[in-house]
Amino acid sequence: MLSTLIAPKSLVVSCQALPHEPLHGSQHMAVMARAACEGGAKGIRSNSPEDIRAIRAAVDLPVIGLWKRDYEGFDMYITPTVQDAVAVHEAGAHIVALDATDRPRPDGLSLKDTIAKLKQRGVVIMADISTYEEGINAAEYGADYISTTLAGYTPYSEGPLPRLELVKQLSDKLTVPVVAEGGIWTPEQARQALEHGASFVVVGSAITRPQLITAQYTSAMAEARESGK
Ligand SMILES: CC(=O)N[C@H](C=O)[C@@H](O)[C@H](O)[C@H](O)COP(=O)(O)O
Repeated sequence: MLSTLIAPKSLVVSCQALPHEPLHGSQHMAVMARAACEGGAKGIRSNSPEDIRAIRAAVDLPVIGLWKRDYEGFDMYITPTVQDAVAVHEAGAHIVALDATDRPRPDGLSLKDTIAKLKQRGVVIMADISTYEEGINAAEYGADYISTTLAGYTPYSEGPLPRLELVKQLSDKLTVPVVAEGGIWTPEQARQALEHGASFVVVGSAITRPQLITAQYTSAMAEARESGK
């Protein structure tokens, strides 16, 4: 039977491709999810109701769903409104990930009210945060998971990834599970994330964005060519 919870200390693979990316399309994402499952992933992170439905049909793994949407005049793009979160939930996501920064939300609700409204509907929430304070606040408002997804992606949190120290600070302080996500590129970093207290680890680009994986090789080789070796 499918457990809708993510196994402790496991790997979740994020299978996402936006319209401008070569692998865009639910069929491709469903195949990626099957490959991740074969490799031992214990959950999938997926963008958009359409991809979530395709992935639910393809694999028997818990799905963390989100919906990247641009609202004019607003910076946040990960499941910005309550309505977006409900659509993700109704598409079959077991956990709904949303922007849990303090920035203005397009539906005018506070983060606290957003979480409260979704909890009333029985939605399990992953709070995507960029700083320690945001993690503490989201946990206080009732988020079920705190993920470092947005660290490095807000103007006030810029810096190198992955943010394993942030994982450690939050997991030392909170009882709610803390998830290491964002910029994890090697198995060694994923292992270190667990040592820093991560409840589980989400890896995306390093597994499912071949154009970025290819670029890591081509840029390393260009460096060698330029240094003449
Ligand atoms: C910042 C943002 O929009 N992150 C998105 C969140 O869903 C995805 O594009 C990332 O792939 C995901 O967080 C996993 O991270 P990484 O691909 O670095 O392993």
